[in-house]
Amino acid sequence: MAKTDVRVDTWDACVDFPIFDAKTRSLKKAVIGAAGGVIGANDSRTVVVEALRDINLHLEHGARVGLVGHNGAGKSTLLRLLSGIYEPTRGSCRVQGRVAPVFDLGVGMDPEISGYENIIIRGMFLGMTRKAMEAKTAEIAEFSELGDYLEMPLRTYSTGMRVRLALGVVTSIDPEILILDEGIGAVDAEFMKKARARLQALVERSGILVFASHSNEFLAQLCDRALWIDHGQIRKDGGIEEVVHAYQGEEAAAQVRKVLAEHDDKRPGGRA
Ligand SMILES: Nc1ncnc2c1ncn2[C@@H]1O[C@H](COP(=O)(O)OP(=O)(O)OP(=O)(O)O)[C@@H](O)[C@H]1O
Repeated sequence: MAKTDVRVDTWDACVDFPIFDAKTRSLKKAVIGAAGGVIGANDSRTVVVEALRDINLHLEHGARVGLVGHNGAGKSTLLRLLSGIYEPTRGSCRVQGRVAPVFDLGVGMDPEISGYENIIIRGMFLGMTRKAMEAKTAEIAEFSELGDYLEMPLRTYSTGMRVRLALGVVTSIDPEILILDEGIGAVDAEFMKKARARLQALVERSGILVFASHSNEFLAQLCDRALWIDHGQIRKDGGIEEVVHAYQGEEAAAQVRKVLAEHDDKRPGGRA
């Protein structure tokens, strides 16, 4: 697909979750808590969680968008909507381009087959062809430093070894639209240092990135724009520093500025 054709659009998109085993009688009308989406009831008196409400989002090739917001704000639901896992209950959502959803590093891995075979399968799960993955196998093997273990079934790996393999695969793909949930940040620090450079390169060759995280440092490294999601709605859309400032205040914004400045220094033509 041509770069200009890769895009994501939503028009007044809403996602409701009906909860059939909850009682409406004990609910106050449209409850808003500190965490979670708005809880209400629909016309047939079924309890519904309004996870997303009236989302209007228009992203083009080159967009690097971070999602911030409280627990249960709707960030993961938005990522799932953009990945085609959820349909909007009302409104619409159109995604043009090959989507690579990375919610859980381990998803799509089979414990009974070897590391090598898992590289191919997981890559195909993320939209790559078998041939493209075969061409990347040697490089992924080198990055993961798993040596002969790659011939062994995945069930013989420790958790950290699985993460190495999964990160190797995820960072080797060429997605048009990359949807990242924050789980990816939770790996051992030493290995993550090495993985971050690959993650940054992955983001740079992706057409569009949407990344949900509670780590401002990580967000500032990968994104230049942010959306503050609050009880299912977009409360603010703007530069990452501006949005983090509105959401968490000056101290958090200062941390973002610091990361952005360090990042600038490392770019070709940067100050360092
Ligand atoms: N499968 C589901 N069934 C019912 N309610 C759901 C489901 N998934 C999410 N929700 C509700 O939708 C709302 C948004 O949840 P979501 O997981 O999108 O939040 P989040 O911003 O990703 O939160 P966190 O930062 O805690 O991961 C919450 O109120 C949650 O309870």
